[in-house]
Amino acid sequence: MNVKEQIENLRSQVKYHNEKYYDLDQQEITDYEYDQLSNELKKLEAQYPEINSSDSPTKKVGGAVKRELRKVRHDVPVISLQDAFTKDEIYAFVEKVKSQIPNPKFVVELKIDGLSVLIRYREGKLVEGITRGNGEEGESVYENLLEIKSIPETIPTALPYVEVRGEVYMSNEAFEKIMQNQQEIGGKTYKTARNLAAGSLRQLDPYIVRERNLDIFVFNLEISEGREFASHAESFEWLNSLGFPVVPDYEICSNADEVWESISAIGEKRWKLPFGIDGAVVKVDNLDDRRVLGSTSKVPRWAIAFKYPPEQKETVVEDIKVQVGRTGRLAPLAILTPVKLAGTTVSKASLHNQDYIDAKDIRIGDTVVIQKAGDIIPEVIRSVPEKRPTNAIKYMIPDTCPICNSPTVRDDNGADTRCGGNECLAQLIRGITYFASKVAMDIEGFGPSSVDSLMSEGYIKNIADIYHLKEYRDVLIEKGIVGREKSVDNLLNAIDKSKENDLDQLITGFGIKNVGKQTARALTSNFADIDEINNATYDQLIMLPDFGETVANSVLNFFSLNSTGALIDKLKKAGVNTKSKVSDKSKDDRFTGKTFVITGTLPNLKRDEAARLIQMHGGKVSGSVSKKTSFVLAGEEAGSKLTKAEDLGVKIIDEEEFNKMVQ
Ligand SMILES: NC(=O)c1ccc[n+]([C@@H]2O[C@H](COP(=O)([O-])OP(=O)(O)OC[C@H]3O[C@@H](n4cnc5c(N)ncnc54)[C@H](O)[C@@H]3O)[C@@H](O)[C@H]2O)c1
Ligand SMILES: [Zn+2]
Repeated sequence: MNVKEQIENLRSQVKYHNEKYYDLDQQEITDYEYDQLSNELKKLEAQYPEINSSDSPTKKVGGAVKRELRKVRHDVPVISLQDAFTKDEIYAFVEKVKSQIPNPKFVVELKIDGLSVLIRYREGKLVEGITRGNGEEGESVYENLLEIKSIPETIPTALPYVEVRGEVYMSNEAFEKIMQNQQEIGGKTYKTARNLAAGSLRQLDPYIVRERNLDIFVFNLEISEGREFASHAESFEWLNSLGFPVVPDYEICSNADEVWESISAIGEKRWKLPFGIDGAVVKVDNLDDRRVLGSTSKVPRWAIAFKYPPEQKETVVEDIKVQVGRTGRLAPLAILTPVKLAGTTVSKASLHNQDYIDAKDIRIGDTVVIQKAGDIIPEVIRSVPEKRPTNAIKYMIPDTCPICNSPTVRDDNGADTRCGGNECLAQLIRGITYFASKVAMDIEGFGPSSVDSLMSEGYIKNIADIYHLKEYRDVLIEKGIVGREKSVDNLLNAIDKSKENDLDQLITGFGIKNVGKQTARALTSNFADIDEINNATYDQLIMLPDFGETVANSVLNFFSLNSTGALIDKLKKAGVNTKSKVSDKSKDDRFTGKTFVITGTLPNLKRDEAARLIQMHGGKVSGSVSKKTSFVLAGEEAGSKLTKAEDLGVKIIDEEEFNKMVQ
């Protein structure tokens, strides 16, 4: 590869990972690996300035702006920070500042690993909140910020306009809780708290934000109209007095040694903090000094971010086990000699699939280097072949299912291996246990062991059979399969009670691929009953909060199966509720046969609230305007849909008129 190709290759890699990180909140590589790529690129670009770099990702900040959220221009471009990875670079930074500023003071702060937001206050009232976006233009996350308890909605100040910048993050505890829950319900999982925090903040549904316990640390006063501050530290005190949670434990230093000491101390306590940091930030304290130093187009010259190397440890792969998941996926898991890593003891790491194991040449008995991806989830970085014992064993995912012995098959489009048996007992047991679990139908006393024995005795083969168990009451008591009379009756009562559950519990219980509780709720708040969901089109599904192409197709797939139709019939016959209680508060069908298109930002109602109201009254919500559209409910910045409605002569209403219609 020549240099030009090398540079182009790096650029496309960095672009790829930027998109994963900033736009999709699903990073694939660690920040450390990313930084290495991006630094290699920066170095080459500096070395070969003749290779045009105007389109390089190194010249840009952040990501794209999501289409669904309202765009807002920043008051001043929101820039990033220069990076340092070594002590020398920190000393060089301090020296450079000193060469221009006599006796500078520095503030060393935690670099919170979250998502940058700018928050605007007019006359002391919170009026807008914006993500960094591409630096020029961000996305409004105002409604979502209102759901973060520690952000004051009013501040006691007479200043007409105040803008602060902070980092929205999720605590380790909240992250772990949510991930555990997501895993149980088969929902989307995230590698790091940062990814989840970013994903949550950019949700269209503030209800989700409320549930996710986001928090914020404010780290800069951007604008304070009518009041000047001498130093950063002084502005922090003021922000504190207004009720903002300011980045904790910042230190003021006067020379490079003190700065380095402070950075090292943060490095020491890093893993004991209840939230993630991805470095330390050194900033010049005096605000006049900052003005003297100025900024480049991408970073200020008065600040630098120190990035800690990820902690890595060596350990031994004692064994590799494979688990069969609810969807039949065979997941290889490395059993490791326990080691303490980045704050927790690690004894297992997912090996994902056969390709991963082969690419890293990981064998049973190998010494491996592990680290935490984005500092949370342990992963095997590489094996250490020099330390490989002669009896190390190459691992192959079995070609028959360890549970049902059916041949395993490789997914057509990916690296995963699945059990090919459609009656895999393991899958069925998991599926039914999941159906009965708390997140789904919440049938008390129906754990894996009862499910297991009832299945092996042939009393249940699928979900619907659960509701016929009572026909076998006496036999069950006699055989003692689920315990004595009392346990049997308790279980049968619990099963009976579950018939009244709301529809989202039932949908969750189906264990549809990519459909967790959240998604099930989105379905049941937008459709009146299971038949409506069954008949929903791709266009209707893709409109729902949290729905992407994958999820929409999963739902369509599931409901297109003949077995699903049969299952639903059986459940209905057994008296299981298949109507949505959320949307059944509906009361009337005044919008039956009417199709609405919602566009732009409504003054009060949120889009999905409006959608819910329409559906509650029997109407349909569609994503695009056509002659069949009955009403276009338009708010501010309505754009092309409004124009199209005007062209087609479709009736356009505003929120006020809409409110009258639903009163
Ligand atoms: N893993 C990946 O695939 C991937 C991809 C893209 C970016 N990244 C990560 O993102 C970094 C680049 O992101 P960036 O452009 O946001 O810059 P940055 O993370 O290097 O620094 C700027 C950001 O730090 C945040 N910050 C937190 N606490 C702060 C404090 N006390 N003071 C000032 N700022 C504070 C602010 O949000 C600010 O926007 C990379 O170095 C990499 O680690 C990772
Ligand atoms: Zn199987």
